[in-house]
Amino acid sequence: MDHFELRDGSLHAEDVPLAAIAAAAGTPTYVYSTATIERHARVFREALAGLQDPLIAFAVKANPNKAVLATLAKAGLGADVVSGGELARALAAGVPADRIVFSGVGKTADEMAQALRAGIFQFNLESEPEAETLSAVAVSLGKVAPVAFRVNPDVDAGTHAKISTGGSEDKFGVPISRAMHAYARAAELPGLLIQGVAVHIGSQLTDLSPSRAAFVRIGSLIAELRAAGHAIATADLGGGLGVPYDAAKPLPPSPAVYGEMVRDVTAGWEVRLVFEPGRVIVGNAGVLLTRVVRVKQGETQPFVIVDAAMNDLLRPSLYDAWHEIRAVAPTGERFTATIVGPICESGDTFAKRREMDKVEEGDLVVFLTAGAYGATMASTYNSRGLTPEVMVSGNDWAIVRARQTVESLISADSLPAWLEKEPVA
Ligand SMILES: Cc1ncc(COP(=O)(O)O)c(C=O)c1O
Ligand SMILES: N[C@@H](CCCC[NH3+])C(=O)O
Repeated sequence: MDHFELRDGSLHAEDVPLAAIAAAAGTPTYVYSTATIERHARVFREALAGLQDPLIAFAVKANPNKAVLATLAKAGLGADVVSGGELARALAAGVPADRIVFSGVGKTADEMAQALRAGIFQFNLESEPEAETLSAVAVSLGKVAPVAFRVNPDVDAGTHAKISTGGSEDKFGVPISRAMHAYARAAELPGLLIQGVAVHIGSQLTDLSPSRAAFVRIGSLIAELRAAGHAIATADLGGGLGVPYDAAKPLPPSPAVYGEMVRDVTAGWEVRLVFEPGRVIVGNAGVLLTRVVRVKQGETQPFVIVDAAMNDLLRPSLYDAWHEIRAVAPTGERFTATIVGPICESGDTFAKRREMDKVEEGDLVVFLTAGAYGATMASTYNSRGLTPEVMVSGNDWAIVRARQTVESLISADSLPAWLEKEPVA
């Protein structure tokens, strides 16, 4: 967390005190560091040195904020999108269409048309029926869709079950046993141009051996496909590289080690490689800044109640995920407490019996490593507004998404005519 550091006793984002951001933008709020995002993009690119013109397509789902995407577009990254909404965001942020790949099992005909009109680099098809639909849409628009099949290699990624994607019980991709059949069928479809293969086995990967095993299978498949007459020019190796959340756990492999493995496995493939990193680019580039509403003593432990909740940062309740918790102005005293939000669910718990900086009512606290799958997974549950997002660059900062207030949510509701007519007595 090099760009979120203690200076003169208080945590800063780059050169800006987090306390100043809280005072101006309120809490809870997400805070992103431009320098960290740029550094991660650079480190990932450097890790791939020696590969032939790799396309690094940032997984937009990890953080779709327009300012984040624009920062990455400036750094030369493309985008991996999984919906028409993400495609629109990537284009609006200045990502060139020819650096965009479109993944996802449920692309609709409308989304396909949107992507064909934009002229994206590649559709990663996840089934044969999807190939049929895309071909029909492309023909109706007088276009040819550049495609790869996302292949499900049936490997256990060794990560949390909810974010594993490459096993035969997962909904993703075409089973590798059916791949030759899918390609043969796609080659007959007039609206498709087969250009590659794709694979993505899961997220927060902390061991590279499942990825290596998957890539080895993809290498064999490429040879088989070429032998069957398919021109394979691209191989999309997906994303998934993990980041450190819990300092007590072993460090995940670095991008450099990942790059080394990729160079080794893909030697001789003669393809343009595509990568879809999300978390590793933005995870450590963001924090969730929140304020202690009160501390209450339970039967067995103190509860620290903060003004952020599971609707703002879902990862702990959904995946039992660990986020490091720090006081913005630590006193040096420590205590063990359970940190919770105000939502009426026991699952609204960020950490149980965590040893942490001692905090009191009114203190500011941050959840670290919240730049990926944080704001993007927020909801308005319990009629809480959507948390704003702030971006810092040096000593400058800006609100890059305004708080969505409860008033705006209420005004989006409307009463049906039968309720409008009869006022409540
Ligand atoms: C198709 C695809 N690509 C890329 C990613 C990005 O993953 P990560 O943020 O773990 O790098 C995901 C999420 O797991 C995904 O589903
Ligand atoms: N939302 C997940 C990652 C999902 C990856 C998407 N394929 C997380 O926070 O860890």
